[in-house]
Amino acid sequence: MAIIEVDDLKKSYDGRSVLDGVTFAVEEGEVFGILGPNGAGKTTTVESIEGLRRPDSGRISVLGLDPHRDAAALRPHIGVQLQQTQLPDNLKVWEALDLYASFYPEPRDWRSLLDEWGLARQRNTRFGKLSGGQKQRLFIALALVGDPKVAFLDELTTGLDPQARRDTWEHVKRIKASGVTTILVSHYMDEVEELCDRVAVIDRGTVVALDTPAGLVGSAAGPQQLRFTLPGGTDDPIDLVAAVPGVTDVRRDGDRVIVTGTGDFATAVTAQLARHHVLVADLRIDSRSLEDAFIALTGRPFDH
Ligand SMILES: Nc1ncnc2c1ncn2[C@@H]1O[C@H](COP(=O)(O)OP(=O)(O)OP(=O)(O)O)[C@@H](O)[C@H]1O
Repeated sequence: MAIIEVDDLKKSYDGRSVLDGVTFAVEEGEVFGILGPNGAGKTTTVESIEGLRRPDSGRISVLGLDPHRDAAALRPHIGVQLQQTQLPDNLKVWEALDLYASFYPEPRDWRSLLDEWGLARQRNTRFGKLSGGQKQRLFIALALVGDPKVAFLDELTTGLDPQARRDTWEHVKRIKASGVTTILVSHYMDEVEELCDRVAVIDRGTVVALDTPAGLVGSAAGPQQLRFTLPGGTDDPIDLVAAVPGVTDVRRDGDRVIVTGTGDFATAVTAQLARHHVLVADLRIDSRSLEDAFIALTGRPFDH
């Protein structure tokens, strides 16, 4: 069931169009990614859904409510991740959670959120003394303290080191497990690939693709190659491999075999070889990424 419906949003600033007919629907319980380069219109889109900006035209429904007309009715059901500058440095972690809990009619017990988000030991630490990763986890905990049905996370891991990013991702997976529908705005391909069920790719104010991360990569990235080495004495597997669905070409170059195909052919090829007890070595798959998909969709690199 769609919990958010966005239909034909348009918005211009000073006569310059930044949203030009954005349309998508978010299903209950999914982590829905909004991916796009800087300035693509991501924040304008989500802040319109949150009721913070008013589009020039188009229709938005969140839990069956209009974010502007029904703002008061909607507010208890949505949680929005704050931006870095929005908490005073001297506020303690527990005070921030207690304060935000007081804004909601039926908040969660913030003490359990401290444990869940790995902040129990920072309970009495002032905001200004937290590490980047701890601040980010606090922002997410604050977005969840009202026990929302929908959470909005915007540029979740900007500025974090690789380990803190991975830690934050692991925590975000728990939000999904708890059933909260999550909108995740990002310009990091790896982040949406790791966390999102589906992704809307926004470029220059329009949705240029909407699919699962694997679907986006598979449909836009073209054929892939699988390569392996045949140990001496192995029977020639070319006919065996060529018969696998999705395989479009098999070439042999000495003891190297190069298989080209589309869709999930690589898994099927390895299964076929295993079934026929053909042992291969040095198996490699050219990995395509969302980055390749973006180039295929728009004709230009992601950060331009
Ligand atoms: N209040 C505003 N007044 C004028 N122009 C704006 C305003 N807000 C956004 N813009 C412009 O609209 C375009 C889209 O901005 P938006 O913040 O929605 O993009 P974004 O995809 O979230 O980008 P980023 O990843 O850089 O935050 C940008 O060119 C931006 O400069």
